[in-house]
Amino acid sequence: MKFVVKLGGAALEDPKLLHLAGKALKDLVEDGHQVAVVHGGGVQLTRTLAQMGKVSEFVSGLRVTDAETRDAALMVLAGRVNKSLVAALGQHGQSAVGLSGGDGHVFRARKKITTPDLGFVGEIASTDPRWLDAIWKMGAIPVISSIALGFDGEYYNINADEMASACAIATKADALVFLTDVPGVKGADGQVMRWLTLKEVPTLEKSAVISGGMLPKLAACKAALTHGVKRVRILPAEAAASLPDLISSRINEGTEVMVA
Ligand SMILES: Nc1ncnc2c1ncn2[C@@H]1O[C@H](COP(=O)(O)OP(=O)(O)O)[C@@H](O)[C@H]1O
Ligand SMILES: CC(=O)N[C@@H](CCC(=O)OP(=O)(O)O)C(=O)O
Repeated sequence: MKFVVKLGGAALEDPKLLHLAGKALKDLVEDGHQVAVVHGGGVQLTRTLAQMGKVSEFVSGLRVTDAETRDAALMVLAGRVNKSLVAALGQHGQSAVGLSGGDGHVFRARKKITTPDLGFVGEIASTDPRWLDAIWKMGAIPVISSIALGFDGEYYNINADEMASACAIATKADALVFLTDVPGVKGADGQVMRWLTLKEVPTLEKSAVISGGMLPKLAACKAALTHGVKRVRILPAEAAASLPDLISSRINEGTEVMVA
C-alpha cells in the first residue's frame, strides 16, 4: 500500500512522539509499503518569528506570510524541521530524503488568492511525483516540507495539511493519515467522533465546533477523498504505532473521514 503520513508541528515537538512515529514509519517500509512523510512545523515557525520580534497572524488557520516570514518558513520548515525528521528516521536505521516542493519541481505553487491577502501563501498548482518514485525505489522515505516553488521563481508557504493531500493525490496513495496533537475531531459534545462524513463538516464549521487548524485539515481531507484517496484518518500522534493496523481496519483511534 502507499501511505502519505502528515506529521504536525506539535507532534514533532515531543521527542517521544517523534521516536514513536519514526519507528512506525520504518515498520511500514519494512512491511513492504511505500511511505511519504509531509511535515508541518507551525509551532516551530511561530517560535522563530517571535525570536525575530514578529507576531504571527492567522486567517482561517493560514499564516499571513510577508517576505520575511516566508524566508523564515524556508529556514525553519525546509531547514531545521525537515532535517531533524530525516535524522530521527535515520536513528531507526531508516534512510530518508528531505525535500521541499521546489526540489525536482515535485510541487509547484501559485499564489492563493484570498481576502484579506495572505502574502506568500500558496496553493499547489502542479505536481511531478517522479522523484518520489525514485526515492521509493531506493527503499527510502521522502520527507517533504510544506514549501513549494511558484512559476514566478518565488517560494510559497503552503499549509502542510494541504501539501499532504496534494501529495496523496499526486502519488495515488491508498491512505492519507494526519498525525496530530488531538485525539481526533471533537463533535459538539466534546467527544471524539470515530467517523465524520464530508456532509457533516459545513454544519460543524458554521457552529464553530470545528475551527482554527482543523479547518485546513478537513479541507485537505475533502480534497483527498474527492480525488480518489480511499482512506483518510486523523490520528493522535501517540497512536502512531497503530498505523499498520489501518490496512486491516482494526484501528480504533482517531477519526476516519469519509465521503458519506
Ligand atoms: N472540533 C475539533 N476537534 C479537534 N481539534 C480541533 C477542533 N476544532 C479546532 N481544533 C484545533 O485544531 C488543532 C489541530 O490542528 P493543527 O493545530 O493545525 O494541528 P497540526 O499541527 O497537527 O496540523 C487542535 O489542536 C485544536 O486546537
Ligand atoms: C500557509 C500556512 O499556514 N502554512 C503553515 C505551514 C506549516 C504548517 O502547516 O504546520 P502545522 O501542520 O504544524 O500546523 C504555517 O506557516 O504555519
